[in-house]
Amino acid sequence: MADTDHRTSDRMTSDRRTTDRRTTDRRTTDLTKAASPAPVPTVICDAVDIVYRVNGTGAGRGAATAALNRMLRRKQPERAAGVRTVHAVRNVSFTAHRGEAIGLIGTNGSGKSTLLKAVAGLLPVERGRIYTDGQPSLLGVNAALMKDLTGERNVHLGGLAMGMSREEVRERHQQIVDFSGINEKGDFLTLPMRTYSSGMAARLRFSIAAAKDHDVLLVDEALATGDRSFQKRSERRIRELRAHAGTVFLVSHSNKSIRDTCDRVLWLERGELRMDGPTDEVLAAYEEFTGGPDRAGKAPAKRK
Ligand SMILES: Nc1ncnc2c1ncn2[C@@H]1O[C@H](COP(=O)(O)OP(=O)(O)OP(=O)(O)O)[C@@H](O)[C@H]1O
Repeated sequence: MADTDHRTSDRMTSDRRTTDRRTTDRRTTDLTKAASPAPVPTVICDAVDIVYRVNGTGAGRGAATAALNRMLRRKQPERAAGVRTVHAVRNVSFTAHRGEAIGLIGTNGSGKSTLLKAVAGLLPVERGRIYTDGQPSLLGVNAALMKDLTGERNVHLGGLAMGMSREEVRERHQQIVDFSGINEKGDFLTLPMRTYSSGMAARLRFSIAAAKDHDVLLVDEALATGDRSFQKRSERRIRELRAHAGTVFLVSHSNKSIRDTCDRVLWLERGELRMDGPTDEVLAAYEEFTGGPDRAGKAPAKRK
């Protein structure tokens, strides 16, 4: 398993974002002044590279020996010190605008989740810059839920963690519960979350995050976990979030979810941005690349 230094990452990222946000604010203001209907940028990725460093890969050595080895060989190349690098994102540039819903697609391991985490400020970039206007919220991370607490308690704490006031959490409690559909099959809300299926837990996380309007909402595969009626509710909510001037990023392997929700798609392959354009165009090229539409959602034009 990978072992990255999160404290360093967070600090570096927060330093970076403090500087970057100022720059974005300036750019945003300039753009707004130039022409009123001009799209307002919310996320700018400028030639971004992201590299993971995995410690403890000294062949056949235990973790303690590998750590000692790293200390002793600090000046030697990373490889010799038992550190392997994974270059997950390469030279990716794009600008997202307010009101856009952008799908992120690509085959397994192509760098989608990594890019999303970096936009959320949870991973440092190796090269390039990421500028964000407003606070990006990565669904499932910001609303970190505790499995030993009841669903009810998690709605409360998750809401606070997402930046809602106590008042707002109280007001939206029922709405969150109804949206999640957790109680449709019995009184699950008063049970600890460890008794939930992974789909139920994902639904609750999405429902808490979606109860708030976000500047930039980053959704990683959440829609794939729910049943069809939950997916429909989620898609409707994503459209509403866009209407409230936010920007939504959606990582999904379901081309149907992407087609139903997004008007623009970024296609990553081996960490590189292979295509950026209107959903239909990019999905058509991607489906040709992967050998056809996915099982979850065939392209309407191709259905008999
Ligand atoms: N914490 C980590 N440490 C080291 N390497 C990692 C880490 N997380 C991801 N990677 C590597 O980075 C690359 C991109 O992974 P990422 O999870 O971003 O891909 P993805 O497109 O989201 O994949 P999937 O569709 O399977 O979820 C992969 O080669 C993966 O092995």
